[in-house]
Amino acid sequence: MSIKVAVTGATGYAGGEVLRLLLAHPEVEIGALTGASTAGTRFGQHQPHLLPLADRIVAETTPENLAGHDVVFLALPHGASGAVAAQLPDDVLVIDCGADHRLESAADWTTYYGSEHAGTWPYGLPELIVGEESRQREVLPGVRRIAVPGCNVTAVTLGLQPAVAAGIVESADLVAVLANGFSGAGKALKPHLLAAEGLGAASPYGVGGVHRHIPEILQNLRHAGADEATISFTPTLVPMARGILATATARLASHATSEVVRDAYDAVYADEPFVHVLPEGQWPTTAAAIGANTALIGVTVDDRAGRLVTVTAIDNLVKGTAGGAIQSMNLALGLPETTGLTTIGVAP
Ligand SMILES: NC(=O)C1=CN([C@@H]2O[C@H](COP(=O)(O)OP(=O)(O)OC[C@H]3O[C@@H](n4cnc5c(N)ncnc54)[C@H](OP(=O)(O)O)[C@@H]3O)[C@@H](O)[C@H]2O)C=CC1
Ligand SMILES: CC(=O)N[C@@H](CCC(=O)OP(=O)(O)O)C(=O)O
Repeated sequence: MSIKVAVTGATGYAGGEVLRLLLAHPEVEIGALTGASTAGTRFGQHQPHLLPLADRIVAETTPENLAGHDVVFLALPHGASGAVAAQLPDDVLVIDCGADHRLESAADWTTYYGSEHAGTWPYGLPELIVGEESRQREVLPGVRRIAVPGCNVTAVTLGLQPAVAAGIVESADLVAVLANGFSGAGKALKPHLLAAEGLGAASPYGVGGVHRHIPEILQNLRHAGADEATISFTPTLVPMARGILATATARLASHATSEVVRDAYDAVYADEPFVHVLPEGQWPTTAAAIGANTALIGVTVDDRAGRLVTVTAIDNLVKGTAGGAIQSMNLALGLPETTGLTTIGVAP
């Protein structure tokens, strides 16, 4: 099989990572690479690590340039995907790495993004619990539109959903604090991402219930079985290029011993190819997840505080974006879910 794939936003971080992984995918032929301000320039100037594509020319993001492909990845800024997707035929698989089509509630979209909602697409988190015995992967075969989750959302959802689904935590009392690498903010120049500002600092952002990933996390946890979930969510920019370390805690229900907790996590993730629950007392690091399509999860019970503690490490650009996107692409196209994806990281 040869699947012809176009990547929009190919000069950005998410688009570049989609391409890095697609270059190792045995069923894929890489077609158009499109951008905006860089259109007409040599691709190797922008993504020098993607050597096999270095002599390509970046095309403009137009329906004509995206025609003739089986799959189109959208790795565009928020708000740009809806208009591009609307110009693509229904039978093309369109995979949006951005936020435009993730939320089911138009009201949530307007509250957190402040613009008009582009619509809701099938959600690209195969491991998401969507009912007692079901996972989101069962929804994806044959779909032609996929909304890839936010990277922080992937980490927090995977860390909390087994406990929420098993009813062993109070989902109205969830707290998540994250350490986030710089690449999560994209390539475009922003003053707080200057080396002089960020290299020696850990800087919180989106504090106080305003971060746009909050409604998406709550949407997922509702699918996993939470009645009334609320979460206090605080990301922190730290000086690393890639990676997210998400520490999520929740008040334990009275019957939840550490054995009950561990059984719940093992039951949900034992057969997952890309989610790995570490043994008791072992904790993940971002370094162990970098380059791999894995979520590494540590879990324990803090008896004194009466709280479940989970720590999840992912590479924001792999399991948090491009790897998750390709995992969902495989499912949509009827390929083995793990095709072209690795669980082998690049630490240190
Ligand atoms: N970085 C990350 O860890 C993650 C990113 N995402 C999502 O992926 C998307 C892309 O993010 P990221 O790669 O970080 O951003 P970047 O700023 O690194 O890249 C943006 C890309 O979009 C292109 N672009 C900008 N405006 C337009 C437009 N109007 N039409 C067509 N192309 C345009 C740029 O082209 P040019 O260079 O030619 O101007 C560039 O290729 C965002 O929606 C982001 O939220 C999702 C999860 C994680
Ligand atoms: C460091 C940093 O700024 N990270 C971003 C990650 C956003 C992201 O990648 O997700 P979206 O696709 O929803 O934009 C943030 O926390 O907002």
